[in-house]
Amino acid sequence: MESFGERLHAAIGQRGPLCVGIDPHAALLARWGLPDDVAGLERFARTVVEALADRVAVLKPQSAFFERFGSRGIAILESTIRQSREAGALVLLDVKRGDIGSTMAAYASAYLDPASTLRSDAITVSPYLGVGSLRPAFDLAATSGAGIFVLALTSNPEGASVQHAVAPGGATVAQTVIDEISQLNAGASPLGSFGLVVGATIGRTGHDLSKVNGPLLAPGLGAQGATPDDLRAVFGESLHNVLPSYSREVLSAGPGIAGLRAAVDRVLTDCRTALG
Ligand SMILES: O=c1ccn([C@@H]2O[C@H](COP(=O)(O)O)[C@@H](O)[C@H]2O)c(=O)[nH]1
Repeated sequence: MESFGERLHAAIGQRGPLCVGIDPHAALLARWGLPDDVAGLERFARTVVEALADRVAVLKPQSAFFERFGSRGIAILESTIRQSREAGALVLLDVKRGDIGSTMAAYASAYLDPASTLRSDAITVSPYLGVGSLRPAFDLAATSGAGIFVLALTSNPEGASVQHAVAPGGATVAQTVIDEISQLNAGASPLGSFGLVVGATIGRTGHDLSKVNGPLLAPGLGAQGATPDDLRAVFGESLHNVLPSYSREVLSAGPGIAGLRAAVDRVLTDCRTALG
């Protein structure tokens, strides 16, 4: 079985270093001329999948925008995940789960078990119950060929108050997370399956990402104000492992298929240039 790191490395090689979020904001539904209801949600998600799933390396549905429509929204999330994967995109479900280990095992089963209807290639998780509490997700990911992206240095301005705080050993909370995830990827080739989320907005913080040996998801580009030119300051020598992520910047180019594809071509070109 191929690991997620191997599959992601191959997908980026074939399709380029880009993740596009599927974030059906109410404002985007309105902009696309769609109703803010389940039918609008379904049309929005179907359009993004039709336009992009055969060409971008990673699609990242934001679970919150599906959950807000209850069980019918979850049903659309299920079909969005399935259709995206069938069209060849890797699906990173942005669901930011994190809990005590025994509960984390249930979350891992919900999103990573090959038999689950929500089975994704990877998920985002929150480490603030301790990285060790995420162990059931790491274990299931390892045995099922899935990936995990752990929040480390998030793109929102509020994140630093927690993530830059100094932990008992003298390192920041974020550096502690970075170091624990680096250990999980030790020896993996060409890329580990355990990634980090590091916002493109955060600037030069002094955190050491050099030993991660896994994917570095960079949200915050476009709508949150960061540009590909900001990536070098944030990631330094680890630029080669960066997976830039855009949601609203690309989605606002819809609802036309051609417009969405043109937006992807534009940001991908910018990202390739910035990543070198
Ligand atoms: O640090 C983080 C972690 C996750 N996100 C998520 O990414 C997208 C960003 O959307 P844009 O429209 O490109 O701003 C969204 O789903 C966030 O929940 C993040 O922004 N920052």
